[in-house]
Amino acid sequence: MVVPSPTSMIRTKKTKAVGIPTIDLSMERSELSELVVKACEEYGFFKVVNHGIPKEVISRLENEGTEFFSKNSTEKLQAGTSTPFGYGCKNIGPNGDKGDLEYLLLHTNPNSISERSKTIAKDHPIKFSCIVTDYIEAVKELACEILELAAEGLWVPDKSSLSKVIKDVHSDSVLRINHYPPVKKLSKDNLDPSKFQNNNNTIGFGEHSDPQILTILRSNNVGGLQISTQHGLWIPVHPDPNEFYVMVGDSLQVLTNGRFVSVRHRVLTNTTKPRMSMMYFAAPPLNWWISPLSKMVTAHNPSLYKPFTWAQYKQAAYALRLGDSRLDQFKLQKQEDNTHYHHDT
Ligand SMILES: C=C1C[C@]23C[C@@]1(O)CC[C@H]2[C@@]12CC[C@H](O)[C@@](C)(C(=O)O1)[C@H]2[C@@H]3C(=O)O
Ligand SMILES: O=C(O)CCC(=O)C(=O)O
Ligand SMILES: [Fe+2]
Repeated sequence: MVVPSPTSMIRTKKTKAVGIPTIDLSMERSELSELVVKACEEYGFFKVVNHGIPKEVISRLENEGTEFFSKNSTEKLQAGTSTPFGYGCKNIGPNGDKGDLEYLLLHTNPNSISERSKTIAKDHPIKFSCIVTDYIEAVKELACEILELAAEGLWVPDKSSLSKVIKDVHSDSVLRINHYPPVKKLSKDNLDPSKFQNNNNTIGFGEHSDPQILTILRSNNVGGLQISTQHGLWIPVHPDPNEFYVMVGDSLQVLTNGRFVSVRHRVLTNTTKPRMSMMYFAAPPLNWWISPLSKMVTAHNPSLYKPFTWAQYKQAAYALRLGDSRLDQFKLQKQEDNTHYHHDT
């Protein structure tokens, strides 16, 4: 059932209640698929409960994150600076975006994980590699389940048409662990108001949408994440360490021909407690073409986007700033004959 979570329920000026949907994965399948579609259309964001991922799989990765981020900067830099994979601090991407955070960015390819583990967790690389791989396998399965429900809810004939993309061995999915140390309020020693949001919080991670298909996010019990509604209202997301949040990425917006919306989101820092979040960004292989599924394209509903490969989209993303609308350059003009731009599924 989709229910607005009470903690995130807020009211707009016209007193209309808006709340983030919560989807209980133990519910009956046909109902579930409708709810997934509704949440992806309305918010591009929802919470899942009863996901079946064992607590230990989550807590082991959280412990590794805590251990890593508690090291001194010299030790952390030995993990390899982010290019884009490795350890990063304050800098996000290659074009000057800054945030009050540090992070580890890992490709999900098993060989890449085991190589990186040697520098990230020098004294226990095999254990670290197993913990990361177990977490990735678990969240990948959750992402596949959600994509299959979405395909069913959209009446796409092949219900694995979305999930098979991220199951591919060459999938370009990535895992990110973000750590936001607490940032003190404006004071005599800290007088740069441009860094602050409402004089209280700094920007941990600036406004953006995720370029991939789907993001599975989990955080500790420190808030800060906010999502933007389609009406431009920022909604705070209540942290829940036992559950996961799902975000529609730009690629899924294209695959559904704009029926699902990629959610814009940002993170504000906390003034007293550190936030740690883990994101699995489910992506296709680099050479995979992204264009609307054929079911989503009709004469009355022609394709809105030019086809592109995931490699081309990534290249476009990395050429832009974090907050830029990357999909704009792939939009088709209304008068272009675009009914035949779709996948044969
Ligand atoms: C500024 C940037 C960082 C980013 C690549 C980009 O050029 C634009 C998209 C950013 C983003 C957002 C979601 C993920 O955190 C991320 C890993 C991704 O795939 O796209 C980051 C990129 C990054 O930090 O390298
Ligand atoms: O840290 C978070 O909660 C969200 C971070 C995020 O949006 C990202 O890494 O793309
Ligand atoms: Fe994001």
